[in-house]
Amino acid sequence: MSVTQVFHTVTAIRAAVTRATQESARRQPVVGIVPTMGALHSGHGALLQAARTSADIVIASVFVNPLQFDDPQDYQHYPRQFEKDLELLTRHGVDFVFAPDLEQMYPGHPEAPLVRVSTGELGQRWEGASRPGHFDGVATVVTKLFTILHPPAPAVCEAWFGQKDAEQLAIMRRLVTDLNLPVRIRALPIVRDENGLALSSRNMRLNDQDYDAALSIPRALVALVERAESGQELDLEELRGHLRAADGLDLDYLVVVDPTTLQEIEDGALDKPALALIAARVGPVRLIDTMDLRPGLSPSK
Ligand SMILES: Nc1ncnc2c1ncn2[C@@H]1O[C@H](COP(=O)(O)OP(=O)(O)OP(=O)(O)O)[C@@H](O)[C@H]1O
Ligand SMILES: CC(C)(CO)[C@@H](O)C(=O)[O-]
Ligand code: BAL
Repeated sequence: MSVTQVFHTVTAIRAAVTRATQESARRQPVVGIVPTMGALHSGHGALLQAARTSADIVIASVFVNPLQFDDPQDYQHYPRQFEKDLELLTRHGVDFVFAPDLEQMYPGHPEAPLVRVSTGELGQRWEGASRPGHFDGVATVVTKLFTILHPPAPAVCEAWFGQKDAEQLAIMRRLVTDLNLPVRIRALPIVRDENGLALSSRNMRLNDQDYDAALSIPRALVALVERAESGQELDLEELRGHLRAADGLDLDYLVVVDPTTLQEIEDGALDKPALALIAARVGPVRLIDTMDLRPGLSPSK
């Protein structure tokens, strides 16, 4: 397939996926799904490229999901640039783009669908504590996307997520396990800019001053990685103090957690998988980032 086709309705994308898998020359075609909220950058590009290499049919979704925003301002100002996104999706050889409106995703109840997926205590840690309902909103929309985009057997389905959203990734793994969703979760490392800042759609809302302040985020994580590598004390409290004193940055959390349970790991207990997670408000946006402190021990990609 070579032309990128765009679908706005559930009926049309389902028909296209069914047709494409039935017409595939492969006995068991692989369908690769890349869920996004649009405003695409090279981080999304890496996911699309990996999906293109691995799958026979690649589907990207573009949908800014109101259910995962606890802050109406954040939802309202979330960058939206569908025409530009379509250029990147086409360049990456995506077969189908699913870009539903609110009524397609949440028919009859666009603001508040009654039945949702609960992510329990896993969804209430760190990002989940600061953005109440966020991970239930993510799990609900992703479950719906998997249901809508899943190909008929014998085709198989995999979905690609970035490690930048480390808690989201852990929750996606639990989601498919706990609900027996027939989707393989695949993950890719964070794509960063030349100064180390993790690419994020919200970065386009940073001015020059905000951008400089935001660089303290990856720098703090690099300091932790260096301390972990050299066997030093992590001394998170010292780093937190440094970040709290930094101009233009409002630290929410800096913690070291188990990548599967997201439970905090005691300072210095680095004999098992360990991820540093950080979130901070910079200018008009909230940014998150993460680095692996025990790369050899982390869950498989
Ligand atoms: N820098 C990055 N490197 C790798 N994957 C990324 C990166 N940024 C986002 N992703 C992944 O892309 C997918 C879609 O994310 P999303 O559309 O929310 O973009 P985003 O840049 O994370 O935006 P924001 O954080 O501002 O919401 C997610 O799986 C996310 O983890
Ligand atoms: C997975 C996702 C597309 C669900 O809206 C979103 O949380 C994101 O972009 O990471
Ligand atoms: N990638 C995370 C989506 C969000 O911040 O809502």
